[in-house]
Amino acid sequence: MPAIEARGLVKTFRSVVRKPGVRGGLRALLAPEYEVRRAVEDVSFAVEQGELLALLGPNGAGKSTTIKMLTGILTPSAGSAVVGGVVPYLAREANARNIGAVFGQRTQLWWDLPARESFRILRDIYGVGASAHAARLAELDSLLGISAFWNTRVRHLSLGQRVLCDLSAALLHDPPVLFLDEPTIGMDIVVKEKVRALLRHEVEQRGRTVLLTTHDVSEVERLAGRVVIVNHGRVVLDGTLEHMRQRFGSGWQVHATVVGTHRRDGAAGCPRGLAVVRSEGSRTVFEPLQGADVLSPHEALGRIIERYEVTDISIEQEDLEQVLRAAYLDARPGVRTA
Ligand SMILES: Nc1ncnc2c1ncn2[C@@H]1O[C@H](COP(=O)(O)OP(=O)(O)OP(=O)(O)O)[C@@H](O)[C@H]1O
Repeated sequence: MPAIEARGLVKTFRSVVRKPGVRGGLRALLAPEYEVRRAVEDVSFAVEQGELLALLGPNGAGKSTTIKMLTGILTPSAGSAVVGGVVPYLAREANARNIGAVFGQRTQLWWDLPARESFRILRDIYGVGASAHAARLAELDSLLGISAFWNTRVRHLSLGQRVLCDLSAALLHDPPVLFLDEPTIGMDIVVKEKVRALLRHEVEQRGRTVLLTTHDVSEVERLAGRVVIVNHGRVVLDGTLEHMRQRFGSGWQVHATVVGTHRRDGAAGCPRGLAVVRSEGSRTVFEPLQGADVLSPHEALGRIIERYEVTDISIEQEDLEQVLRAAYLDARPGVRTA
């Protein structure tokens, strides 16, 4: 059985439409008009035990709403979810023991207490033995360096420090499944790397299952074996990064350092069959135009060298950021399991 399973999840929100002004306010109270928004239209996927899956999608795609249904915070309007063998929104207590969750934008720690106090309270809530708790805390400290600020009141922690404490708190009761909604928000690159090392450790050494949402492309590149992309509340891709590149990418690019704007043949525009993706100073990135006659990398190199005076040229894999942008702009929903 998969550790996480979402089957045809749907979530609609009904909210009162509020028109401006006092009359609008009164009307909303006396004769409210409702607006129904489908945040999640149809989301199905499964995550195996010991797998890390990145749930990706543009702003407003329905990722957080999906995670909220999988963590039991929201009840689906239709469809169902099973996490660690239980239905999260029905068996809340069993679910709480099974999962850890971090919502980067919010904290589960007590605002006016030092983080370490929150850890003690959570230890008592979950009934974790004192020595197991101390060992787990020591391990988290060795990976995240949290002892440097765990005696500071949570309200005085920086955003990055606070999320590190939240991450530790989510792992203290040793849950088999971890949900992370934008966990590296506000973290610098050194701290982000610590979090990635922790997640690799949790998945590879502890067999924990991790479902992660992020807008950080390097995180996806370094961590995720598999991704699910949602757009307009539907799954548009379920597969590996390679599948994502095949589906939404153009494959390869040529990175060239062009001397001046000098063109050897005096012709205007890009060499035939190529388009300029971006140009920063003398560095220009080309990609093949899609169509009947797609150039081979070798032909592309030849045409660029023929046209421009170049000091450096290489074939590179397309930026993942660009592939993701293409995926997010893709307006044709429908399940495509790669
Ligand atoms: N409680 C709510 N009431 C009404 N609409 C909501 C509610 N929660 C979310 N929505 C709407 O549902 C849609 C999906 O929101 P959600 O937060 O799931 O997106 P997301 O993919 O997590 O986006 P982001 O990357 O910006 O965090 C959005 O249009 C949002 O405005």
